[in-house]
Amino acid sequence: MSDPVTTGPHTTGPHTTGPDTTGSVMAGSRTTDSAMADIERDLLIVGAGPVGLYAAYYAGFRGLSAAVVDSLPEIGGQVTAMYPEKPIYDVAGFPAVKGRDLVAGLLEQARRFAPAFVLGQRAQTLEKDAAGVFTVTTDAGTRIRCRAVVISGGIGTFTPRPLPAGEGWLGRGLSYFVPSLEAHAGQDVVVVGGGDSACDWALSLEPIARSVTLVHRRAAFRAHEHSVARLRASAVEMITEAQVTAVHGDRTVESVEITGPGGRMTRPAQAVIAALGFTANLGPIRQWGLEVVGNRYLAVDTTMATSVPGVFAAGDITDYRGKVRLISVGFGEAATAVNNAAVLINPEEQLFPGHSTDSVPAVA
Ligand SMILES: Cc1cc2nc3c(=O)[nH]c(=O)nc-3n(C[C@H](O)[C@H](O)[C@H](O)COP(=O)(O)OP(=O)(O)OC[C@H]3O[C@@H](n4cnc5c(N)ncnc54)[C@H](O)[C@@H]3O)c2cc1C
Repeated sequence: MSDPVTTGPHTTGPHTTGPDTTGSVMAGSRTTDSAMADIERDLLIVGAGPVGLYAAYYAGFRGLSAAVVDSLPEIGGQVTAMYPEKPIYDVAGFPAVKGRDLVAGLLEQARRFAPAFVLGQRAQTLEKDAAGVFTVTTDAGTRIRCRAVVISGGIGTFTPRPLPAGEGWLGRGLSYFVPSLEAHAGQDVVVVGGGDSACDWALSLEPIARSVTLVHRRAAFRAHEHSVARLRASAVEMITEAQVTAVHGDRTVESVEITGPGGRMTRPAQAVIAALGFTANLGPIRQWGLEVVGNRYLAVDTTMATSVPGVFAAGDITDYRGKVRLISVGFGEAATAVNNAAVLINPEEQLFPGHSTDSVPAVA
């Protein structure tokens, strides 16, 4: 089988929007033939959340080739899925950084070393052969061979809660994310949900879209009060105690039917954003023979090694005495995990990587 990553950009499939990951991305379609392929890298990073993205940079800095797999079609983990528009105040060096901008910066930093991204595919099984080489196979059949693995799987595999009336419309106007606000310029957008993401997206799209309608099945919102107050003062049409009961269109979405206490109504829509939340669980990683803590976390030592030699972990997924689940902590763990993986892969290497100020970026 050919290596789809090294033979050039693979941008087919539905998941190529958002931050520019072309040139190093294998598209996350579960149905294209290109998904059935072998990839060989020094290091596989499971999870493209902030910690996995930083691990990808760090792998490159250590001279390791890396692949990053994520079950979501977009990079950024919890930040992209739950709070892309929120300012984050506790990432070192940034007095305030919007979630979306942090993810874009992490990608830019990692891309200097051209990691291969395998998006929209869940890492399903882990095997180790007699020579110590790992093979991780995804649910789409992609096999990734590597010398070490860093699991930065956060709170586990995210599955977006589906919009029942939206079945069959995903990728044809219906989405679970807003990877690019500008893509909705001039559109009629219907956002469904009552949490922070739904409200943040409605607010962010309001100045860009032609119209924004927010549909929520309850009267009260779960979102931050300040966001709800801003929504009420905005041009966003808020339809509460109502549900999207049908999606209409030919090839792509053209309108939605909304049913509430006042009966049925129709709104034009070229985009429907279902922000109904996500379910998350450790999923298949639980079967990888690693020591699991409390059914949710992976036990690691001070080198970020799990109980299986060659498999490291970093970020929200790790557990040890005193663990704090924050992005800044995960960044440090990623550096520790990758430096230790570098020594495991090549015992001649030093654990200390040297200072980045002394290095020259590999790829412009
Ligand atoms: C609303 C909210 C606000 C927050 N605010 C802050 C804040 O202000 N400051 C702060 O430091 N932290 C904050 N956090 C926490 C922060 O987002 C997390 O600590 C951080 O996202 C952890 O990063 P991670 O990369 O370890 O995991 P995640 O961001 O969870 O990413 C893990 C990725 O792994 C993928 N994955 C899991 N299993 C598999 C598999 N088997 N195959 C393929 N992919 C897989 C998932 O799809 C996911 O994309 C906040 C969290 C939330 C929900």
